[in-house]
Amino acid sequence: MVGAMANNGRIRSAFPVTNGSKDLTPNSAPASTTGSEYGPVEFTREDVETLLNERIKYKSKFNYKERCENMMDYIKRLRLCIRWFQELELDYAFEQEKLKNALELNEKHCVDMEVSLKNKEEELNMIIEELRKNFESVQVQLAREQTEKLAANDSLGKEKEARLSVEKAQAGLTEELGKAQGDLQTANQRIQSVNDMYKLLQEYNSSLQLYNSKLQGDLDEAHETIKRGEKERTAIIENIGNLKGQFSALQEQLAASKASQEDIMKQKGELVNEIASLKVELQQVKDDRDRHLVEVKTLQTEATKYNDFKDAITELETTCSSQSTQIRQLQDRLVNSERRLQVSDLSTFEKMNEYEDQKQSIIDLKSRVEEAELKLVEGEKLRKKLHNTILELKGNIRVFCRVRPLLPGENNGDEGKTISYPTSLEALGRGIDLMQNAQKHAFTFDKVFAPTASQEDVFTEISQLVQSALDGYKVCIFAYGQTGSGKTYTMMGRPGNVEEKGLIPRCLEQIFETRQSLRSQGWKYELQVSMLEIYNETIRDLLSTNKEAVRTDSGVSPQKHAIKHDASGNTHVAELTILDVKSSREVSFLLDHAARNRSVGKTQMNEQSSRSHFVFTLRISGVNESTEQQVQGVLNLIDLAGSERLSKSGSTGDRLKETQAINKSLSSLGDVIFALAKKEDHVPFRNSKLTYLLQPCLGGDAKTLMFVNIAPESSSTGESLCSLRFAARVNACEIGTPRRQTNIKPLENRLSLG
Ligand SMILES: Nc1ncnc2c1ncn2[C@@H]1O[C@H](COP(=O)(O)OP(=O)(O)OP(=O)(O)O)[C@@H](O)[C@H]1O
Repeated sequence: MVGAMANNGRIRSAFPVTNGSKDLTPNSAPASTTGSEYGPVEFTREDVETLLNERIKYKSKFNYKERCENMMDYIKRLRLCIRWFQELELDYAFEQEKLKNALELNEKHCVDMEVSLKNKEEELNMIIEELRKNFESVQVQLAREQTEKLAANDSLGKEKEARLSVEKAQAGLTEELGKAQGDLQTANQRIQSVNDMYKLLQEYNSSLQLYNSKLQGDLDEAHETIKRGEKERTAIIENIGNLKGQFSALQEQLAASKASQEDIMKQKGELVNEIASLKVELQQVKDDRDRHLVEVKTLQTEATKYNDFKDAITELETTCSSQSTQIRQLQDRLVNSERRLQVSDLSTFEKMNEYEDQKQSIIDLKSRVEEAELKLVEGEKLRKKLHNTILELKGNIRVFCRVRPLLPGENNGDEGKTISYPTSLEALGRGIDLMQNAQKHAFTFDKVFAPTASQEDVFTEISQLVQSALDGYKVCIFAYGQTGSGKTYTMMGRPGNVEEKGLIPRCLEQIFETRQSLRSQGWKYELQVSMLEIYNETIRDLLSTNKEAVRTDSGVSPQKHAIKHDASGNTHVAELTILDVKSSREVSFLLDHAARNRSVGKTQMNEQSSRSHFVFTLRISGVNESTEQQVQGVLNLIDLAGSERLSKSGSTGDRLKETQAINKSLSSLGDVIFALAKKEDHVPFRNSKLTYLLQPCLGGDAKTLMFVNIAPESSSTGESLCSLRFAARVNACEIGTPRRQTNIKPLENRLSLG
């Protein structure tokens, strides 16, 4: 039956042991905290079955109250049981979820483990494979060593056998040698006895020969005696009988002597033969002896060889044992190196990965750098194009400021830095600040060149303008500034120093180079040069060969070099020398010539001060043979005279006159520019030779650039401020839009000043 729980912390179990047949309890079923008026309850299977099978008893069928109460009680218990079931189900579901999670975790863990085990297995397999290979190679090496050892043992056995046989052979040979030596001794003895006998026989022979010769003597004597006897025969005929007997006896004696002589000769022959055979025998014995000696020698050599073999065998044995030790050491080392290999393999693998990563990142970086560079180049191109477009639209005169470095002997005194360059983004490379009386004057130009800027740097910035002249524009570049501020240096450069050559020679080099490269596109250019100076409001032809006419003021009528502009904006200077030029070398020569003819003088501010405005004009006439297009460009490069005030120049007399003329023309230049800027009806071009000459350039058809040159020393601050103010006003001017001068038909008079 249903019973209240005695202990709330007890773990509740559905259908506990009471279930009888099966235990359906989950191991960790949570404790039930379900409570009712009956308190926390738990049911057994029997409880539930009993509850379900319970028949509500009532005393009276019609006592509805009691029936109702019993029913209510029954329903309550049923509800309790249902809630208990629901809770149990929830517990089971929670438990199931937990188990599921644990299972998933375990499965994941198992998969991870499996992967890592697989990796480990692969690694181990690789290691095993490598070890196997190493083991095989070691085994092969071992087998080789063993084969070598066996071969060495074999050869050792063979050597031993050979040694034994050699020893035997040596013993036999020693025996034979003994015998041969005995034979040799007997043979020597025999030789000795034969030699003795030979000597005896020789002696005998010689005695026989003596005897023979004696007999011959006797015979001769007998013949003598016979002769004498013959002679005496007649005398002794009577004694013949006696003598005949004597004679026959002597005859017999003679025959016997002859016979004995023949015997002796025979004996001698036999002895000679015997000696010869003995000699042969002796020779044989000698040969035998030599042979034996040779054999003995070979045996001795073999014995030495055998001794060598013995050494070699001992050496081989030593090598074998050392090789065995080496094999053992090698095996140990192999094991060690395998271990080290494993470690280094691991680190190599890591390093390789790292290296690959780094390589990849380098490649990425490189491509990014390349991209950035490309973008930079494109950006720069775009910037320049936009810059040109803006300038063309605005039609302004461009102004570049250049500050020269302090010259040797110059110093800025105690006043400190008078010139500085702002570093803000918008003014960087374009701004210049001048301090005067503790007051800062800030200026901004199209470009500001600090003293460190080289001639090359300056030229790079204007090279596009030079290209414009080739494209058919009128280009005018002039340098403005006080005496000694670097105008001539900027335009002409330092004579004799290639590195420091100025804008004029550099422009010409570029033009000649471009002319050459444009030839392939069908362009042919003709270039003409003129150089003049305006000194005291008089034009002087610097290329004239008449030196007197150039140098003196007198004799030059104002009409001589009259300036005229035609309707197309071209300027003509009467009687001006205009020369065709074919190379930049020719132009340098002409520049030198012109420089020598220029009017220079000493002022307080410059040893070699230009007292005139120098105007270099290059007329460019181009024809394209394939398109029949024609261009006429003009490049005017002008080195103005110093702009200093009279008080500062310290001029008197002629110098004063010069300075006044210079100042007049420069202020006329200012007047013209400002009139143009204000768009006044009347622009006073005719107020000075300089402005009148440059009218087409200033009037708006040309691309005009002004350099304002500044001296950095503090004593020049006043002049610098004047120059910068003038330049700033020029920079603010709008004088029109440059026009390109092109034509399809040939022009009659293409060449003009501008
Ligand atoms: N950027 C520079 N670097 C080195 N030296 C320079 C530079 N600018 C000028 N100088 C030197 O300064 C001196 C004066 O320069 P320069 O003669 O060019 O002045 P200038 O303005 O033409 O004077 P003037 O108007 O009197 O003719 C010269 O000795 C020149 O070599």
